This record gives sequence, C-alpha cells and structure tokens, in this order.
Amino acid sequence: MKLTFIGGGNMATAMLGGVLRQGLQPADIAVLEPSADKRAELARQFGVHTLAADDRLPASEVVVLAVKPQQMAEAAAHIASDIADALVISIAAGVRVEALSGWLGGHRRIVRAMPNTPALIGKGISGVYADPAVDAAGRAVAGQVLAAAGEVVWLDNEQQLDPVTAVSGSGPAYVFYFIEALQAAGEAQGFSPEVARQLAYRTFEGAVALALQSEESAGTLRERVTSKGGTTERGLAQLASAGVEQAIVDAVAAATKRAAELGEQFAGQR
Ligand SMILES: NC(=O)C1=CN([C@@H]2O[C@H](COP(=O)(O)OP(=O)(O)OC[C@H]3O[C@@H](n4cnc5c(N)ncnc54)[C@H](O)[C@@H]3O)[C@@H](O)[C@H]2O)C=CC1
Ligand SMILES: O=C(O)[C@@H]1CCC=N1
Repeated sequence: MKLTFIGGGNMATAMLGGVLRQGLQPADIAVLEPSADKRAELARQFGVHTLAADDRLPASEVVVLAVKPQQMAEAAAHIASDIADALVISIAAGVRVEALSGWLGGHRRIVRAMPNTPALIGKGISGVYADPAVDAAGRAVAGQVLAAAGEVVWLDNEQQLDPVTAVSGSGPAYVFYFIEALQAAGEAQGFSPEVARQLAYRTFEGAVALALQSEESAGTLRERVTSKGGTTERGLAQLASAGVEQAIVDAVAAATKRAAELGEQFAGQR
C-alpha cells in the first residue's frame, strides 16, 4: 500500500509509528511537510520519503490529511489534482466531509477519523466515519490504516465525531493533566520530583491495567479502595466538593462544542 501523509506534525508522527510497526515499509510512505527541520527529523526517525510544500504528490492509494483545520483548505487544494481515486482519510477536528470534498474538487472517497496520540505506541483509539460513497474495500483499507494506531470504533453518522474528538481525541490531555496534578501533589507533600513521578505514573498504569482486566465497573473498583472512615474517603470528598466530576462533564461538553464550531467555520468555504 502506498500511503502519503499531508502534514508531518504530532499526529502524523504518532500514526507513522503505528503503520511502520504493523509492517508497512518506509519506502511506501511519503510525508508532505513544509518545515525543512521536520522533514529532516521524519526522514531520520522513520526513513520515510519526504516532500516539500510545492512538490507534487506521488501516486498513492491512501492519503492522510494531518494538518490543522485552519491549514486544510490550502493543503487539500494543493493535492486535489494529484489524488486520482485515492482514499482520503482526514484526521482534522471538526472539518466536515462536505468542506473536504469541495476543496478536493468533488472527490468523495473520504473517510474522517479521530485518532489520539497513544497511536504512537499502538495504544490509540479512533472514531471513524466513512462517506456513503466509500465502498466496502475503501472502508477495509481505512480500518487497516487506523488499526495500526490502536482500536477502531466505526460511527454511523458524522456528528458523532465531535463528541469522540472531545472524549478520546482530546482525552489523553485530560489524563496527562491529572497525572501532572497527582505528581505535583506528591511534590507538595515533600517527595522529590523523581519519587513523586514514580508514585503518580505507576498508580495510573496499575489502575488502568486493573480496570481493563477486571469484570467490575470502575465505580466498584473505586469503592474497593475506599475504606469506611479512611483516607480515600476524605480525599474523594474533597474532589466531590470541588466539583471535579462536573468539571470533567463540562470539559467534554466544551470540547464537543468547539469541534462543532470548527465544522461550522469551514462549512461551505471554497
Ligand atoms: N494532536 C492530537 O492529539 C490530535 C490531533 N488531531 C488532528 O490532527 C491534525 C494535526 O494536528 P497536530 O499533528 O497536532 O498538528 P501539528 O501542527 O503538529 O501538525 C500539522 C503539520 O502540518 C504542517 N502543515 C501546515 N500547512 C501545511 C500544508 N499546507 N500542507 C502540508 N502540511 C502543512 C505543519 O508544518 C505541521 O507540521 C489537526 O487537524 C488535529 O485536529 C486529531 C487527533 C488527535
Ligand atoms: O486539540 C485539538 O483540536 C486536537 C483534536 C483532538 C486533539 N487535538
């Protein structure tokens, strides 16, 4: 499979890690990236072929659009005459199939996906939506590319991509935020940064591994940690009185709204 990424930033780098680990050859992958420094780094790190902003696209079966929403119109217009019948996978937040199709000269073999950065180590999760014009073979190819990043959840309508973006696309940032806070809290109690880091990181790793393996809900596992009259009860009461659960609900609602705003912003643009 010949695969070309448009944009070689954070997310393309994360996905490259996944597809190479799955056995795709670096010689079959090209990345179009305007920054010379990033091109050099991509070639060094992955051995893939790199293209500068003005270069024409090589013949590709799959083209992954991995630029920011605000960069998409220009990036798509640049490749519109080179994509032939390639399957185009956009990973941009918000930007809808209609807008992409317009910038790509009416192309309809378009899949939208929302992966996340753990793709780099094959532990991502992607929500995926295919335009009805994409046939079963196209969906299978998209599934194969995204499976390299981790688990795949197919969506049957495009709107669902907005809350997927808010929950799992942005989600690693919420988790890192919590890890940072737990580490800082350990340091505030007098531990060195190294020890506080070890305590916080291993706690996350262990709790998530336990939750994934367990038949019990996260709520039941939480109750098992919480002894009556003990320390966890006191700590959780503090989280509840600070409204942390509602803050998480509000964060996801705000991120969903932002994804929808991005969709509106680029709808109907030519
Ligand atoms: N970072 C994340 O966790 C996730 C990001 N996304 C989506 O992935 C897309 C890319 O995000 P990041 O990788 O974080 O951004 P980034 O800024 O790291 O990467 C974008 C890259 O595109 C390049 N670029 C700019 N204009 C270009 C053009 N006209 N043609 C080709 N390349 C161009 C930039 O030089 C940059 O290296 C965004 O649309 C975002 O919504 C999706 C899931 C997760
Ligand atoms: O923050 C963003 O807009 C992108 C989409 C999901 C994660 N990063």
